[in-house]
Amino acid sequence: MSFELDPSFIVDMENRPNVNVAAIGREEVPVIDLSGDIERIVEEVGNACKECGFLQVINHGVPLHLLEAMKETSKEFFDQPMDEKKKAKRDEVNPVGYHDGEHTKNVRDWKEVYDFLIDDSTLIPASPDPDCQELRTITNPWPKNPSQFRVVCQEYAGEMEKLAFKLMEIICLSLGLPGGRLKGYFEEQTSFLRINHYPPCLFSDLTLGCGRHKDFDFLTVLAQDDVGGLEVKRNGKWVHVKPDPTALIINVGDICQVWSNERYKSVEHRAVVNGEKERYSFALFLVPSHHVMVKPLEELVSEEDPPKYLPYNWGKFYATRNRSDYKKQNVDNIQIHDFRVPN
Ligand SMILES: O=C(O)CCC(=O)C(=O)O
Ligand SMILES: [Fe+2]
Repeated sequence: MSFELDPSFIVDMENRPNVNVAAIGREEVPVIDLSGDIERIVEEVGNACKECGFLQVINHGVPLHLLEAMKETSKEFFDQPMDEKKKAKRDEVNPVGYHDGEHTKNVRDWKEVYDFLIDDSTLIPASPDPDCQELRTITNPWPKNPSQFRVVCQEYAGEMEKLAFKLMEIICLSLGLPGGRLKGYFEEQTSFLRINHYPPCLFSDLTLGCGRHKDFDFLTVLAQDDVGGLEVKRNGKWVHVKPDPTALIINVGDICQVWSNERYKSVEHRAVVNGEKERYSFALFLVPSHHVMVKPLEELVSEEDPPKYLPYNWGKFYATRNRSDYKKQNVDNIQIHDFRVPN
């Protein structure tokens, strides 16, 4: 066994996990009860999106036994030999499936993932080239083992999707829009679910399971197991989100930031690894149809508050991102900042 760390995993000094990060619970990332009076819920969700970009929801309607089943089947999948996992692997053509070489900000993450699309076959642009009109269909490379993997994943994803759309409605209401304002953009959604597996790491002070980043979606619904590791940037500090088995974590993504013309902003977060324990988390990324041009919503711009972003094509953005996830590159990945109108 080797006790050396591949240098591609080493995070630069200023971004290393700080062992003294404050463990915080309910006070810092607001917890919102999704049962009860809708006006209260809308107000609380709106405030949390505005002030924190992150929130936790309880009484969310996703049966807890499904979460347990997801953990079990995921563990069975990732515990298999690499050869077996690679049979369901992502490649240059197919951006979903098993993958263990992800880089965030050009540093390799200490994790392996399995990504699957919510809609089993999904249309995306064939190339990131803006002049190419060609589309292609991507499908999930489901592994044969464990045998119940696909069924469990799809049942779980179905529940998560329902919750994500419900939250989208609440967010619309909180912005003074009709609840269904955005639904049409998701008719051919490219949403996907990511199973994150973070093995224990002897060098947990030098590496990150998932480097600091903002999510590029509209919103994310994240479930984490009881190990803990998620950290959210608040007022310039990294704060630890204490695992709560009854809560799901929601965060605003970049597309929500653009649509809302920055009324709500996506917030940086990361995952630290544990020296002894492996950790699982499950993230649903809610993203629109490939052809949607993302830009500040007309209702939310005015002469005093002009659009802060130029329109961008979601599918092309996604295709560009996927291309650059593969290897360490010396350039920054495409980001919404590239479309920001200067102040
Ligand atoms: O595992 C976590 O807690 C965070 C994962 C995450 O941020 C992501 O997959 O985008
Ligand atoms: Fe994330």
